[in-house]
Amino acid sequence: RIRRIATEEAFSIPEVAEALRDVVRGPSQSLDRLLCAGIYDAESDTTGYARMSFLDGLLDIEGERLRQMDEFGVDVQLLSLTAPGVQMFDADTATDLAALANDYLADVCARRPDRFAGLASFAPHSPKRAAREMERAITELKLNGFMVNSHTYGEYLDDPKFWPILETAEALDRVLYIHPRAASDTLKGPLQDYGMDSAMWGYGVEVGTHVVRMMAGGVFDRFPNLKICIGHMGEAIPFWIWRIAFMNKRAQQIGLARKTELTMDEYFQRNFLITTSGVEDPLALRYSIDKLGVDNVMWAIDYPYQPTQPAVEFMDAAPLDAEEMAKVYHRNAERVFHIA
Ligand SMILES: COc1cc(C(=O)O)cc(C(=O)O)c1
Ligand SMILES: [Mn+2]
Repeated sequence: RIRRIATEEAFSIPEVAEALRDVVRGPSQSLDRLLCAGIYDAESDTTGYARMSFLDGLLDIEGERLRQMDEFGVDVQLLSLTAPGVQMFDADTATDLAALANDYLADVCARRPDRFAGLASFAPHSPKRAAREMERAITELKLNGFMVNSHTYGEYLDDPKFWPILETAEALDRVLYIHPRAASDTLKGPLQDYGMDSAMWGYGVEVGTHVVRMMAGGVFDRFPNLKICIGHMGEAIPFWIWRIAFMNKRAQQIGLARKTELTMDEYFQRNFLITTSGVEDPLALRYSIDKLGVDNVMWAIDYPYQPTQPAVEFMDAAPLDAEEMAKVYHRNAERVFHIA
């Protein structure tokens, strides 16, 4: 049967879970606190998120996770520390816990290289130490790329303070996956009700905003070979990109937007990859492949937040020819994440 590589698969470790529980018990006003309280401080949960009991699935790698991979024919999970990663901690704690998570992840991948690969975490709010951790993750830990959960304390990667991170990802030729977290304090306004804070809507708004800032901010003129991956079928950007490019061009002409060497759709085409995580819609997949090219789309489950069987059945039944199916299911991931 066809090889299946799932590319946005979340895990956690007890030390990070404990630190997040302490954050949600503290004064943080980050919108992430709703979901984090439900996952990491279940006894105090007032949202109902605790009823989805994600924590066991996050902390387990070789038990139930591997059993489901065997049952449903998932060959490899590309693992990453679940959102919001270490980005709600102070810079020192974040730096230490990222290294701890990366060591743990590297150990799992070294023991089961046939079943697991991994994206390294880092502390964006300590950019120089982050760059060093990224070097270590690739050269010593042999991990497969990098993961960041959108903003860090309300700041975005178009801010030059973070460019040592982008420079390192480009220099190492490894993909930086920008995963969601709840909207930053300046963006969260009307996203705090009806469960809109997370995967239903706010996550896409947060990452979509981040990506447009990077393209319009000229990041990809500075780092032309940097490759960014975003999940959830491209956070709606593939559907919006014509309008983003048209309006950015107009804004550049009137002097409102920064001049860029390429257009927004050219950057999205050249510097971005997307995965199908959490969007099991065959039409959206067909459109994205036709829009972005089949080499830029990869399959994902979003374990443990999405059930495995429906994600496999969705992809098995998708309207793709054999060549497209092989690329989306495993060839693209083998290429961009250096998976053997
Ligand atoms: C950090 O908590 C998460 C929650 C959900 C959700 O479906 O509620 C999805 C993701 C995700 O997409 O990774 C993460
Ligand atoms: Mn995810």
